Amino acid sequence: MTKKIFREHHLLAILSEYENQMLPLDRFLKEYFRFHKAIGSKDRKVLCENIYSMVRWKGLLDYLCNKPISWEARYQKLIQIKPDHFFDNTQIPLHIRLSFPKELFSLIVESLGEEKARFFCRASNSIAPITVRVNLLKTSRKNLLKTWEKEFAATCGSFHTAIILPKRVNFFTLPEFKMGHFEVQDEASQRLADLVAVEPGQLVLDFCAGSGGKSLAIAPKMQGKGQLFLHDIRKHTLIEAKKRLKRAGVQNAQLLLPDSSQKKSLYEKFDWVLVDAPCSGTGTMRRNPDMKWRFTSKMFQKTLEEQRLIFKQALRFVKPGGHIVYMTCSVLRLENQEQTQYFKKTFLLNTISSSFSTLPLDSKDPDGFYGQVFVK
Ligand SMILES: C[S@@+](CC[C@H](N)C(=O)[O-])C[C@H]1O[C@@H](n2cnc3c(N)ncnc32)[C@H](O)[C@@H]1O
Repeated sequence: MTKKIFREHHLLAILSEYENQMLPLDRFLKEYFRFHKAIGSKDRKVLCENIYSMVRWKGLLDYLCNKPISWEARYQKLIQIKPDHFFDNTQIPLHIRLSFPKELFSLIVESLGEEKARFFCRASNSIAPITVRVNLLKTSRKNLLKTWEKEFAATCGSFHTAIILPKRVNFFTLPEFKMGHFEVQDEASQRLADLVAVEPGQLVLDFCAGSGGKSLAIAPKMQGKGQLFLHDIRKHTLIEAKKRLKRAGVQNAQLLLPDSSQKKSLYEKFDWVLVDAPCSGTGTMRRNPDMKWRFTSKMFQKTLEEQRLIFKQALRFVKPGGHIVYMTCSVLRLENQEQTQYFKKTFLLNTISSSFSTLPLDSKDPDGFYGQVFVK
């Protein structure tokens, strides 16, 4: 079998299998490669590039393909065309030119206006920048840059812990990774975590901690003093967070499991509570293009309700005068500004300073995030 046939075979096998299961694309690919050891690192790289491209452009490809549509037909079409060439073709509905589902595109336009929505969707179909966060508990940006400047042509990002790499590197095999000197994290996500203006000695609760991305970014500010609690409804993500905290040398963190009997005793105890809420993920669709095809209005409504419920539960843990920070990786008004208004009105909270928001309008821009700090 030639390399080309080998790769095409796996490309089509992956896409057909992916379509018939529920895992997100990145996790599905990880599993697939785990079971197909014959696929080497170069093949994996080429396969991932092509698969992500196919998924990004699925909406436009489906429009251009004859029916019945198959992944093979989409692939043949993708290698014949340049998707950018269709942007100005007004014969094709705008959401199809931008390869977005109609319902989601309408929400994006409603949130950003049509002009920005066009740029945003184009940026969301590009490859995201590769950014890491330096772990100041273990090293400095200067040191890490010195190691990486020549080898990877790494440069400084505009945030003080960010380093940008011009191309993908297998980070997880690097000695600096094993020593906990950095984590892969978008620059806007690093800035967002910085909204938590914690001081050493204070108590922080990361209520939707997942595998600990925000906690890891906040921990160095605490200088090992005070306590950082990580909570989530998914226990297995907390186990992953624990490994990352250990690698990063964070010693003042502990897990708060969802069924812990300790919970009630922690009400009104925290100086800072973070609610990095589950959301549409519209701000990070460059990294997870499959999310846009899984979007449904019904699920979106459920997410909005969930965000309100989670915020209410998390608020119980904030001490009087303490802060709660609401965060999303969404660019949609309903999940961001509207929720902020709802929280202010319902729980009689004040916001401190204006909200934080980023919006990728170009491929080099950081991801789209939103954050608002409230005082109880
Ligand atoms: C956006 S992710 C968090 C990402 C994480 N903070 C990070 O920086 O890597 C949202 C998280 O909310 C969690 N979640 C969903 N419903 C929840 C609930 N009712 N209480 C606490 N966490 C919840 C999910 O399991 C998920 O890990």
